[in-house]
Amino acid sequence: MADKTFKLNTGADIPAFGLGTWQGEPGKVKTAVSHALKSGYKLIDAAYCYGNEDEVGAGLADAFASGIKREDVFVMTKVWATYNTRIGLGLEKSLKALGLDYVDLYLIHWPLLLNPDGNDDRFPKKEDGSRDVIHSFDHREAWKEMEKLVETGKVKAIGVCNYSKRYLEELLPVAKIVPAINQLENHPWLPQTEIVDLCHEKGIHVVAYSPLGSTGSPLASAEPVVKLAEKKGVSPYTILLSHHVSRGHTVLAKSVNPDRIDANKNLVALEKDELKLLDDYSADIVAKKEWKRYVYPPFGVEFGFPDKS
Ligand SMILES: NC(=O)C1=CN([C@@H]2O[C@H](COP(=O)(O)OP(=O)(O)OC[C@H]3O[C@@H](n4cnc5c(N)ncnc54)[C@H](OP(=O)(O)O)[C@@H]3O)[C@@H](O)[C@H]2O)C=CC1
Ligand SMILES: O=C[C@H](O)[C@@H](O)[C@@H](O)[C@H](O)C(=O)O
Repeated sequence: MADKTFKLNTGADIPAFGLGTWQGEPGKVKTAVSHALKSGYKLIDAAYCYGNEDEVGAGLADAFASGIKREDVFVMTKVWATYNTRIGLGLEKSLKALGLDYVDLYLIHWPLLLNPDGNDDRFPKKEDGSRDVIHSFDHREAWKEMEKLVETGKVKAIGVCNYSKRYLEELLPVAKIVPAINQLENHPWLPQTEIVDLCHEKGIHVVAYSPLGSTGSPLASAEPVVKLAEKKGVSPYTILLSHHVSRGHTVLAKSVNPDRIDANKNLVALEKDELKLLDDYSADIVAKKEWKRYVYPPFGVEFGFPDKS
């Protein structure tokens, strides 16, 4: 299962499973990336905003030095919101830090603009302490800049993150290139069915982030996940990750712990009735509005997610 791939709308293959690097503790990310690649991972997810692309790059370099080929690794990274009017520059900075001359996928991290001339490179703030968001910015402008990058060969494909149904419906009529993926928070407590269904309809591959519930992996104690894990003789983490791949989605799991990195890649196939068990659980959570979204930065922007409106 760890070797499984899915087809993007560009015709390229994307691995079904990858390593996340957000909140990777400084000093541990290089080893995590290198260890993951040497133990069979094929996909690394990075971002300018994470402040550790240089460590990711060092891990990649270590893996390449051991004989792993660049073309056998799928690297995706993201332009941060302070660069959404300077996307070419954002890409150059990421490529330099990663030590690469191209990425397989380049993503808009969040569809908004943080003040590019503000008081910080990543998190500019206003005097009152709130994030320095330029509210007049139209996220479709960022996509136009993304489209221009494809012909440079420095990005093999482009996509988005954190696009709600409403934002995708604004983007698609003006897009010359349909995003290859939408990377979004996705797990049994936040199924986001309305976005997932639209992505399926439009040929946009879904990449699930925070599949374990992010920091501390709280979802591993969810009742149906635990039950299914017992039934199949695997860990709840394996169920939470396998859930996405069995539905045809790519999943990203962050760990800097070598044993967990190894364990996380051992995915299992879930049968239809097993997927239904998790889907029914999610549907019940949504019906009761008991959803949990772990990643919702305090931008003060309405992104169009039903659980946040
Ligand atoms: N586009 C976007 O806006 C976003 C993208 N992402 C991407 O998705 C990736 C994954 O999401 P993330 O939010 O990091 O959270 P995850 O759901 O991957 O959970 C990570 C947490 O689970 C722990 N963990 C991992 N594996 C195990 C295991 N087998 N047993 C016990 N604990 C485990 C990790 O600790 P430890 O490291 O100590 O093992 C960490 O605390 C990110 O790293 C990032 O690359 C995430 C959020 C937003
Ligand atoms: O990718 C992970 C998340 O989106 C992360 O980049 C943001 O939550 C960021 O830390 C922020 O505070 O805005």
